[in-house]
Amino acid sequence: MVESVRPKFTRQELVKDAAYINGKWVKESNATFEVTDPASGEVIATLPDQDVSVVDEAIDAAHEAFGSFKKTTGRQRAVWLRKMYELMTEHAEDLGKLLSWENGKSLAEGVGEIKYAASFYEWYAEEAPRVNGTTINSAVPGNRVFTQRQPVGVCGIICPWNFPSAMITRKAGAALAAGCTVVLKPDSQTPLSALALAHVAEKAGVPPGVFNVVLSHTHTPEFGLRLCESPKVKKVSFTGSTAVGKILMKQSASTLKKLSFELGGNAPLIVFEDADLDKAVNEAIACKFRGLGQTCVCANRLYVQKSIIDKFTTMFSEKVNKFVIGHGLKEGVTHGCLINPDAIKKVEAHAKDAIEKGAKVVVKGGRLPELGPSFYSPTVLTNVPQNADVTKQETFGPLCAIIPFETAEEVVKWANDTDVGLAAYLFSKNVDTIYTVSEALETGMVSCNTGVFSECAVPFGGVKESGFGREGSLHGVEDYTVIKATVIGGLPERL
Ligand SMILES: NC(=O)c1ccc[n+]([C@@H]2O[C@H](COP(=O)([O-])OP(=O)(O)OC[C@H]3O[C@@H](n4cnc5c(N)ncnc54)[C@H](O)[C@@H]3O)[C@@H](O)[C@H]2O)c1
Ligand SMILES: O=CCCC(=O)O
Repeated sequence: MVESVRPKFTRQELVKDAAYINGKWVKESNATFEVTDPASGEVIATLPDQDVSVVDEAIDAAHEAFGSFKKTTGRQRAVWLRKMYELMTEHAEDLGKLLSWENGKSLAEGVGEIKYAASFYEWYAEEAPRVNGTTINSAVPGNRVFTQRQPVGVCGIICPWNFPSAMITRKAGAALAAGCTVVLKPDSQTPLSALALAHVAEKAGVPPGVFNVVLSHTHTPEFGLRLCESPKVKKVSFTGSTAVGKILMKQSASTLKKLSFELGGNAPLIVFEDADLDKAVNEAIACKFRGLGQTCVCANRLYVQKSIIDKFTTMFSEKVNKFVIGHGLKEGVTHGCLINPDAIKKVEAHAKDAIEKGAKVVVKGGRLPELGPSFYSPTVLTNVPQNADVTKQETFGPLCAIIPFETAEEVVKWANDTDVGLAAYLFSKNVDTIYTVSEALETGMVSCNTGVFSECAVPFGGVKESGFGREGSLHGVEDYTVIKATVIGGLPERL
């Protein structure tokens, strides 16, 4: 087994052991759950496994706080958001260690995620004073029309484990900028990063009841149901699997909740023969193995034009063979472990299916029991046929399937042959190819000649069963507002 690593924190107070409701740290609970280091299995923290009644308490607190928070100016909310950005930046190393410890990703990726997460607070500090309406020329003589963007109200936020910090700030930053209050339910595998963000909100002076974190391991579905059915909650924003998104959507019907869903992906990464090959290989590595393949926008299938597939595969595999896999907090480790041993099952199933259908193994990879049950060394397969399961379903792990293609028409057809449409990537030096292929791909985001496109300025979101709504960018804040149209009638003729 990998040696356990207990990180040393400069600010130990970032590591919390309680939920955060109405500005108070709540530890009392009838039950508890353990947060473990996925690499070593060591228990990191014991947290309250709260009863569903606390969701109502948190909703009530958020509802009460909304009454005054919605009246604050955008400029005031910008001050809180900027302060949170500054605190996160100041504590990036500590927050990154905590994140890597509970999630398993390497420290470099952990600190990178904290900077990415903080950038949403900075971005929304800049958006908050500019949540403006419009004036519209009325079609009726004597009428005037203007709109305001008003905060939607209390928002329920449900987040996954793969980005324990950034998925929260991308939602909460936009919500707070608009003047909404939030009740957040993090994944029980990675709640410490969420609690650290509550600490940051507290230190930044965010008023009690505006940012609440509830904790559950056992009652997660009931927590979700409560957030969806409560008439006091006006919006639910969820990042996670398409399957859970469908449950939440059904549950939200009774209150006709406003919803934003960031769901599963199955990203194609297409390399044309005229691409800069070195660049395409490097970017494909970064894209495929970000979070060891556990990112909703990771390339799930690499389509490489036939004339260059052998060269591409050799160059790609050489880089994979240089990965240093180990405890994410250990120096020199490039890639950590998966979130839990179950996550390996789909990787193995997709690899087996592709090999049975004729794929060739280039890098065997496989489980690393000598390190621990959550470790898996990447598998690279080439000549994967288009009828393999990996082309249709998200693997969400370190399996790289390289598929040959001949023409742009063929690859676009294959790329679109899936129920989901989050991100797609293409590599080419030809501007005609970049335009026509990116226009034809059925995804919410297309990344050309770069493998990591995510940043606060990009409207992040999908089409088809990858969900709806956009996060980040100027559009992110719009999703937390409703448009109020005011009409003034009976005015005299214009002077
Ligand atoms: N589109 C995006 O931006 C994005 C980002 C990250 C992850 N994802 C997707 O998320 C999936 C992986 O994450 P996951 O396995 O944690 O997904 P998941 O849907 O199982 O869990 C996501 C969150 O929902 C909670 N949850 C589970 N069942 C619930 C229920 N019935 N009611 C309320 N909450 C419930 C979980 O505790 C967790 O906090 C992948 O499909 C990935 O593509 C998408
Ligand atoms: O996993 C989903 C989020 C990834 C990102 O924001 O780039």
